[in-house]
Amino acid sequence: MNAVDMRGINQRYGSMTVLHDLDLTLEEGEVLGLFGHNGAGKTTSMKLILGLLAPSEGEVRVLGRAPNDPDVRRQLGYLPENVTFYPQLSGRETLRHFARLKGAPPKQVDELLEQVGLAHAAERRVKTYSKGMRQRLGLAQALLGEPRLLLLDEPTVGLDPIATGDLYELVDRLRQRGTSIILCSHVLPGVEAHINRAAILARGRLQAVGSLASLRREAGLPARIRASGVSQSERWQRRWSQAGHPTRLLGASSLEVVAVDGCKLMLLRELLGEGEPEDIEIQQPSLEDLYRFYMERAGDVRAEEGRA
Ligand SMILES: Nc1ncnc2c1ncn2[C@@H]1O[C@H](COP(=O)(O)OP(=O)(O)OP(=O)(O)O)[C@@H](O)[C@H]1O
Repeated sequence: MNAVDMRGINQRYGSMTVLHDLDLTLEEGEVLGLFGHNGAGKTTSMKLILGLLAPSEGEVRVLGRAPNDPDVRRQLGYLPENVTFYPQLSGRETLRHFARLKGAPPKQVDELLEQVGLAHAAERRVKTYSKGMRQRLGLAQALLGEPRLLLLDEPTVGLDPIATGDLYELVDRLRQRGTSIILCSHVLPGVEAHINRAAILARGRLQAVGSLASLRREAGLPARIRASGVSQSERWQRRWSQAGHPTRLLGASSLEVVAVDGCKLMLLRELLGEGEPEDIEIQQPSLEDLYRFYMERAGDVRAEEGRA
């Protein structure tokens, strides 16, 4: 059984269709990154999974049932994009309140405050929390009741680099425990090591879904070879540019060549054989490169935004 099954979803707000023929699955114990421009339909997809919206067309199953089934709701955790709390309550009081609503054991409150690094501020009123602290409290709230399925909408917003790293480590630990996770984010660098698959939405349509390796294959984006300490680097630059391999100098004896269409090994052999480089680095297309590729292929996403 999949944790989430969305089949043939068309979603309309009034006369505007914001999701078109969306098929998306999340396997149990999988972390899926859901990426897309502003207004692509990410939050709408999350709301469908949460049962906050009914699909205009198509079917959504969550943990094998309808999303609004009370049994399913108890097993869901959700960190919304804009997390808000009662400002007068302390962090601990806030979590106790949500624990009661969710039927989660009260002992989890202090455990989770510890886990998200807020134990020291448990007694302080939420109105005195920084943005990042409120975000971490939101995360603790989402983790109450040890959810089987966790939906995180922009979880790293407001988090400093260390807290962002901690969040990704937590995602890794939750996955190891078997939690299924959908993570929406505009912050691509750093996330790729923590997801099993990426789904890229543009203009309400799924442009691509798969592991990074399969998206790289599908997109056919080139790798880049960087070499330093190359003898006669200018000669190499001329030679490769003339042969159609985009090459640029990076300082006195370093260069970068774009290895299109499976030329990587040939370029490496040439360089190692004759160029005597001190060091070589191969950069595979990043999630950001892939995102850019699929967005460009989808056309003018801003035009779609303006259509509303
Ligand atoms: N309640 C609503 N009524 C009408 N239109 C809506 C409503 N909620 C969202 N939309 C529209 O649906 C489209 C998708 O919005 P959604 O919030 O799902 O996008 P998103 O990918 O989460 O964007 P962002 O990254 O900016 O949060 C947008 O065009 C948005 O204007």
